[in-house]
Amino acid sequence: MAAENGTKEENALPPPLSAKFKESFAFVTIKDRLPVILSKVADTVHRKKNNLGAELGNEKAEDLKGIAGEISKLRYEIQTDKDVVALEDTRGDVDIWNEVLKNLTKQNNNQPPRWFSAAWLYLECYMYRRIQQSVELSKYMNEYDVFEDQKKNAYVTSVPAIQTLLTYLLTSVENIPVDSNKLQPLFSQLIQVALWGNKCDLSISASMENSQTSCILDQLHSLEPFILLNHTQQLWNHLQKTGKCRIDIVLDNAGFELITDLCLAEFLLSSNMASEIHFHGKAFPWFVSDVTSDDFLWTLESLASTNNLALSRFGTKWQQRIQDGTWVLHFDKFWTTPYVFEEMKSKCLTLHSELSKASLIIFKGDLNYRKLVGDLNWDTTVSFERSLQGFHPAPLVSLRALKCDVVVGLKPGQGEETKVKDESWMINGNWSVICFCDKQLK
Ligand SMILES: O=P(O)(O)OC[C@@]1(O)O[C@H](CO)[C@@H](O)[C@@H]1O
Ligand SMILES: [Mn+2]
Repeated sequence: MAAENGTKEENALPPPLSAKFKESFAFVTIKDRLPVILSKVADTVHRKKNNLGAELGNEKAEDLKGIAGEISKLRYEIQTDKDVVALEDTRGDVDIWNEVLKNLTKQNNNQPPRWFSAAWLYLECYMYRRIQQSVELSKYMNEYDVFEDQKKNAYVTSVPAIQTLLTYLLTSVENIPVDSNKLQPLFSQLIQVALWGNKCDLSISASMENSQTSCILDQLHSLEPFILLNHTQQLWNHLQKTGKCRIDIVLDNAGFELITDLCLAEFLLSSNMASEIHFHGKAFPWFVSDVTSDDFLWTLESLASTNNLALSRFGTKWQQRIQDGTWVLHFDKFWTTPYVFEEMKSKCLTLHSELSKASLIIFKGDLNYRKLVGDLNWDTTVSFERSLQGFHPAPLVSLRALKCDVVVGLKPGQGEETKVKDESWMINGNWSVICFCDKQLK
C-alpha cells in the first residue's frame, strides 16, 4: 500500500477498493449487502402496487410491476457477476455514465466492468443509477422515490431524539455566548452531534431500521474515545481567522442526520460564525437514505407542522431562511455520478467554482469521504492532504463514521491498536474521524 514522500514507486497510487479482494468489505457488500438492498426495494415496490394498485389505477400499477422487474433483473446481474451494461434512459446525466463505462471497458482490454472485479465505488454508484433508470423508464411513475417510505419512517422513529436535540438547540441559540471561550465548547459539541448523526444511515444497515432513538447529547462524552482523528481545534482556529463567512455543507443522510446538520447550520448562523449556509443534496434517490430536495423540504414541513414548540419554531424559521437566502439549496448532478472528487475540477468546473466561494466545506458521511480519498486502498498513515490528490476548492473538513475499509491520517500503529479493540472497526460505524485540510499538497 502506498505511503507518502517515498520513492516514485512508493508514491504510485494504491488500487481502488474492489470485491476482487475477497477479505474486503467490498466483497461482502457486492455479494450480500447490495442484493439485500435490492430485494428490499423490490418488496417495497410490490407492496405499493398491491396496496395502492386499485387507487393508483392500472397504468401506474403496471409501471410499478415493471420497476420491480427491472430491480430483480439488476439483482440477478450482480449475483451472477454479469457485465455492467450501458444506461438507456433519457436523464440528463446518461452520457456521463455511458462515457465512464466506455472508458472503463477500454482500460480493461475491452472487457466491460463486472461486479466481482471492478472498482467498488463505481459499481455501487452505478447500482443506484440503475435503480433510478427503472423509475425513469416508467411512463406514469417516473417521480417515484423507491426509498421514500424508509426515509420517512427513519425520521418518524427519530422524532423523540429530534425533540430533545431541538429543545436543547432552542435554549442554546436563545442564550448564545458572545465570548469565544464560551462559544467553542458549544461549537465542538454540535460538530460531534453532526459527526455521530452519520451513524443513522440506511445503506450501511442494508435498509434495516437505523434511527436515533436516544438523546445523542448524553452520549457525546462516552463517544469521544471513538473519534480516531479529531481536528476540531484546527477547524475552530480556521473559523476564528475567517470571521463571519459562507460555509457549505455537503449533506449525506435524511432523517436524524439531516437534523444534526441543520442544528450545526443554525448554530453557525446564530453565533455569527457564518453569514450564509449552502447545502448540497442529491439530484435523485441515492444510497437509500441520502437527502434529495423532496426530503429536505418535507423535513422542514414536518418540523413546522408539529405541535412541539422547538420543532415548529425551527421548522418555520428554517423555511424562512430558505426564503431570505441565508440558507441556499443546491442539488448538482455531480454528486450522483461515479466521479471521485479529485475529478470535479475537470468534470464539473461550475460546481468546483461554486464550492470555492466558501470559506469552509463540510463533507458529511462515509460515501463523501470515500470520494474525497478516491476510494483507494491507502495506508492508514498516509496524510488526508495526500489522499485528496489535489482536490481543494476551499478549506474542507470531513465528518465521517467509518463504514468502509479505507481510512487515512492515523498515527503509526493506531489502526492495528483499534482492530484489537474492535475487529470490525473500519465498517461498523462505531468509530469516526474529523479530518480538516486547509491547504493543497504542493
Ligand atoms: O455515506 P454514508 O451514508 O455515511 O454511508 C453510505 C455507505 O455506508 O454505504 C456503503 C456500503 O454500501 C458504504 O461504504 C457507504 O459509505
Ligand atoms: Mn448516505
